[in-house]
Amino acid sequence: MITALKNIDITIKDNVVTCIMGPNGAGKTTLLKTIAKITSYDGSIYIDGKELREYPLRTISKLISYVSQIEAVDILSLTVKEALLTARYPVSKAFFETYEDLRIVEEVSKMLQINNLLDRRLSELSSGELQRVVLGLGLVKKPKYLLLDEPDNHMDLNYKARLIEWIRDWRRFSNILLTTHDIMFGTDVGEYFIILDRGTPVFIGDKDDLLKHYTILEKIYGVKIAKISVDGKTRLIPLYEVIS
Ligand SMILES: Nc1ncnc2c1ncn2[C@@H]1O[C@H](COP(=O)(O)OP(=O)(O)OP(=O)(O)O)[C@@H](O)[C@H]1O
Repeated sequence: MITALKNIDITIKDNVVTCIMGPNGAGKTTLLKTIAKITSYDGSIYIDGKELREYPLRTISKLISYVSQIEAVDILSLTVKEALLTARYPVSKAFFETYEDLRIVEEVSKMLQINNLLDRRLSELSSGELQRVVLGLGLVKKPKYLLLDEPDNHMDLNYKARLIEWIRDWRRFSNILLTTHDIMFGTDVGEYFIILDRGTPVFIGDKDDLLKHYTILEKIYGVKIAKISVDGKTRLIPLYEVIS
């Protein structure tokens, strides 16, 4: 058995966007998959006061959405509308789709600007379009916990900026945990941070604290990072210069 994570003791705060960052192979995806009960684990994970192992998968699929583009591959032949309705199954009140299911699919697809793509097959979409659909698959359940694995993948600049606004809005109904490789995006949207390096947290704390200790990021990525102030807001910008 491979141990992808070790010495992790984390409490995720309610109604706060938690951002997990760290180099390739650091364990970000493993952490999200473990919380979503996809990956087995030693130790304990408590969700709403109950150990994760005690929850039936059916309850977990109502409570948690794990969103990752890779997980969408097996449904590529469905249309966008079919895929979104299928993603509602765990929380739908009936065997056939209800008015409520259709209403939520419409609401989510309008917000993500995929309402013009509803009759297209997933296999025919551009990567950025598919990424917005994949976010929709997680959102239509309106889960209490929304786990977003690299939600900014394939997003152009405009959609990345929108995604930050959308995530802030989704916080109204979901507790959000996300991973990203973009430290500018991450430090903009995130409010609480878990920085992983080789399976172990090297930083856990809020934004102000991370901005103070941003050299931790330089150290784990081995790349120079600039800390600048724009319009009174502190930003971290990777300079893509390897620190030797
Ligand atoms: N199913 C698996 N079986 C064995 N090892 C795995 C499995 N999934 C991940 N790993 C290993 O666990 C470690 C953490 O992987 P993980 O996918 O969580 O990293 P990550 O931080 O999400 O990386 P990336 O930024 O590259 O997506 C890696 O060394 C990886 O090779």
